Amino acid sequence: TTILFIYTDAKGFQEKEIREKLQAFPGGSIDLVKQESGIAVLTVNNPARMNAFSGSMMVELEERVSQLEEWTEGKGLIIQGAAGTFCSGSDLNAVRAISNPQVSPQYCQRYIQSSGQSSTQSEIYPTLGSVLNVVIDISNPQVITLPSVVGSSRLALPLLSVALVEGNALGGGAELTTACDFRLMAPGSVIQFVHKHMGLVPGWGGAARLVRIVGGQNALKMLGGALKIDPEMGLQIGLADGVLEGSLAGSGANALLEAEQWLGCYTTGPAPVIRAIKSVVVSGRELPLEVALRTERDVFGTVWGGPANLQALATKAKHK
Ligand SMILES: CC[C@@H](C(=O)O)C(=O)SCCNC(=O)CCNC(=O)[C@H](O)C(C)(C)COP(=O)(O)OP(=O)(O)OC[C@H]1O[C@@H](n2cnc3c(N)ncnc32)[C@H](O)[C@@H]1OP(=O)(O)O
Repeated sequence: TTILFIYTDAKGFQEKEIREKLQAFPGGSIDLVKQESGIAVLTVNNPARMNAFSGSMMVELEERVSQLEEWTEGKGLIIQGAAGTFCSGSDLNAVRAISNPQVSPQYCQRYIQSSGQSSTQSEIYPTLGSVLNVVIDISNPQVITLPSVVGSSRLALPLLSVALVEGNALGGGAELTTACDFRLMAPGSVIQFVHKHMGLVPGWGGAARLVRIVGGQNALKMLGGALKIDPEMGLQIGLADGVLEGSLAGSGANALLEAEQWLGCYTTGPAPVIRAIKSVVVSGRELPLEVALRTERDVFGTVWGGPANLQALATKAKHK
């Protein structure tokens, strides 16, 4: 299965073992609603902790992404946080527990054994980071399965994805926003890579993706200054793709409606075509040119002569 592939592929970790370790830190949920419109909504739901990621939520995230991979009618994905705020990163209670072997000796001991790390506390924290990295990076909401004609390499979900940022996106939450194609910010919202204040750097792939989104100079400033990026600054540096209208924002339902309308501009049309668009853009961005060109030709072959193509030819369309 996909899950098995993910966990066994990553540093030899076994699925069951990793799941057990993460499940030792429960709380919250990751909720998925697939809609008839072809747009799914994924909600990071742990409001008592400002939607921080517990261990069990990591496991659920992977499961939801697998469900999205199998959703062939899907075109778009909105990732939001519950109760008007996005995500405050890792659950600090779990991080503290793992950073202190006295609190959770059994967990740490088993973890250290399986990861081959030594047992000093300073090595345990980054080791946790690498477990989270395995889950987030490989389950990242951009994970796509290219059409089988191209092979089975997984790059990103074949959905156009948006992070709907209300309230705060901090630490790992800021990293999560970079795993989406687009970011929409509500008035008053903040994206902040607080890693420096935690004595850290991003470890979930957030730095590498941030550089691609805003460029090296801006990424250095954001990480070096742990800058609070508001919607205006977000637009200026290209981190935000849009700012929600003040009149609609503030109520979760309205913000979501607005995000759906925004995303609908790009997902209107037949699913195979929208998914092909995502595939050619991601392969162009992520793969070496020669491979990307081959991929594009193959993806083209999946829509050429397809229903949407034939219908367009039959209607003698004018594009003005
Ligand atoms: C950077 C590394 C990265 C990783 O890779 O691991 C991480 O993500 S580490 C986590 C980084 N995030 C933080 O440090 C967030 C710290 N929290 C805050 O700054 C504030 O709580 C807030 C998010 C700005 C909200 O402030 P406010 O509106 O004033 O609410 P409260 O502070 O009262 O929070 C309510 C409640 O939520 C708990 N909370 C918030 N964030 C977390 C978290 N990341 N993990 C666990 N719990 C969290 C907070 O402690 C409050 O709980 P109670 O005190 O029990 O009410």
